[in-house]
Amino acid sequence: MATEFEDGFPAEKLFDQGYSYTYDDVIFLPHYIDFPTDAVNLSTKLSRNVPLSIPWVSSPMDTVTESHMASAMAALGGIGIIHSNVTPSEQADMIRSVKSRRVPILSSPVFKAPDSRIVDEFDSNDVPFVLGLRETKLLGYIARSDWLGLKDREVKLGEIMRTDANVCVPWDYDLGQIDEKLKKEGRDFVVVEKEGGEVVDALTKEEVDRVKGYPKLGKGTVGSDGRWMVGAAIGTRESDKERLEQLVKAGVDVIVLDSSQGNSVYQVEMIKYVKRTYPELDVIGGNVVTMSQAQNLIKAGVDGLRVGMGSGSICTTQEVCAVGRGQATAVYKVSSIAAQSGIPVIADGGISFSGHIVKALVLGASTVMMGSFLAGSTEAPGAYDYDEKKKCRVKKYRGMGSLEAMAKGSDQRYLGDTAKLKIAQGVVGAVADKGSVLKLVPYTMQAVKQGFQDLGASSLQSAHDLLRSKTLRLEVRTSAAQVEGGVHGLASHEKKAF
Ligand SMILES: NC(=O)C1=CN([C@@H]2O[C@H](COP(=O)(O)OP(=O)(O)OC[C@H]3O[C@@H](n4cnc5c(N)ncnc54)[C@H](O)[C@@H]3O)[C@@H](O)[C@H]2O)C=CC1
Ligand SMILES: O=c1[nH]c(=O)c2[nH+]cn([C@@H]3O[C@H](COP(=O)(O)O)[C@@H](O)[C@H]3O)c2[nH]1
Ligand SMILES: [K+]
Repeated sequence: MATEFEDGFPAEKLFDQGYSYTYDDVIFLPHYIDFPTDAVNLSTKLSRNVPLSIPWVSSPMDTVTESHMASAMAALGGIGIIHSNVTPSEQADMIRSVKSRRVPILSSPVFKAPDSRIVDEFDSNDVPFVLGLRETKLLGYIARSDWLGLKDREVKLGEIMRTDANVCVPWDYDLGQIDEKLKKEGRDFVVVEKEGGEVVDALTKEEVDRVKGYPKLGKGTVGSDGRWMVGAAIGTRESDKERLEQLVKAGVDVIVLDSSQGNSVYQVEMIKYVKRTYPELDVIGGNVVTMSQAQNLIKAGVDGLRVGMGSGSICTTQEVCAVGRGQATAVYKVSSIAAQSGIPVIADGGISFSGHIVKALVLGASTVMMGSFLAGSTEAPGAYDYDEKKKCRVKKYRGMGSLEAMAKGSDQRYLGDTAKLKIAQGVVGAVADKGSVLKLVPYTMQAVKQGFQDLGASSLQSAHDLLRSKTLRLEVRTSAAQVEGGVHGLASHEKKAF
């Protein structure tokens, strides 16, 4: 249904007036609904050769994406990008950990050599069993109840552990298969093994039941190796070539060149190096916010672009360096040039709720990348603290350009090896507990589908067609309209989306 009236602005006109707009500045005008919400298909591409069933990417930050987050993202049909603020071998181990499981659970069981004694392993009530391992192979286990019932606790683990080969399941068992085994055999846990008998993890019934309580998982992101897909970030230094080699050996599926200003000689050369050395590997360049930055990286051979400079919740780049762009304008501008070469765009940073995701995707992005939105979840690295003032559980969340993160490892790449004066471009903070992403993401995706339905877009492609045919109309919201668009005028209220 074409627009008969001149009502609202097409994006082309709105974003060409010299203003840097962000998501909150703009609002879409509704169109025509002729399909149900569930008919909205949000499958997409992260990069040229990486298809996803949901447009969801977790940020390569050390308080956001390690193995647990990346496995959960893949299980949901999105993808996680493992950060590089660790040694190359640690980063490669995280890739291997994602590739060696089919359930979005990571439990790090306690294990000991069979000729050692159990000392204080069962002191914590959270430890239901101890595994007897020689190198990486399971020899047996002792359950907490067995241990508590022992008269002589001085014996070696090997003398008291149970040996039961049936406790093991292969690495590619999914949640349903593991659940069935636990139920059928009345077990409290199973041990997941890789080919060759190497122990991957041990999963308790309690954890499996917890994950079963979340919305049913859809189509996970599985690569041509039959394993979950996972990405990793690297920099543009000479040493990053060695890092890359280790990541490739570990099976990484896509590489993100992680920089605030990707249009540099260093990045152009790195893109060419990656494509020359590993032609099968997708490489995502960025970050960019302008059409000419994007064009340069497309010419160099990128398979995807990451958009956003200073828009992140922990970013101070625009304040410190006076460079960047409002994220709605950046996403629209970069996407319009990238679309001409068929290069998918990741809208990175500045996402606080589902409406921002709708805006990013409809303005031309193929996926959204999030840091703060995911940082307080069960799957994010780190433990929860209790915030006495806010009366809630929180997890640490920090910028990769914060002094603290630079001190942890990125400083060498951050300001150049010889730089003496360090300037932070990010802060350290905390975000509230969000629960598991296995619940957060499906509910948020449902909200995104409702937004697409209101616009009459049944897929990302149809949203982009509406955008480019100028059927999609939008307007800038004044600050009063923004207030009106939020909850207002109430003495108090509780906001709960699901
Ligand atoms: N999206 C955003 O708005 C921002 C993101 N960040 C995040 O902070 C982290 C660090 O970002 P950046 O500082 O931009 O990292 P970067 O590695 O791109 O740049 C750090 C410095 O090293 C230089 N450099 C890079 N490769 C070089 C080479 N081969 N030889 C000589 N010099 C070289 C760069 O020109 C720059 O001065 C990343 O995780 C990034 O995502 C930081 C600021 C803003
Ligand atoms: O200016 C910055 N200084 C930093 O220290 C920093 N660390 C991360 N990032 C970028 O922010 C994105 C995540 O943003 P959100 O929390 O808003 O999702 C990330 O995906 C990055 O693009 C930084 N930007
Ligand atoms: K910011």
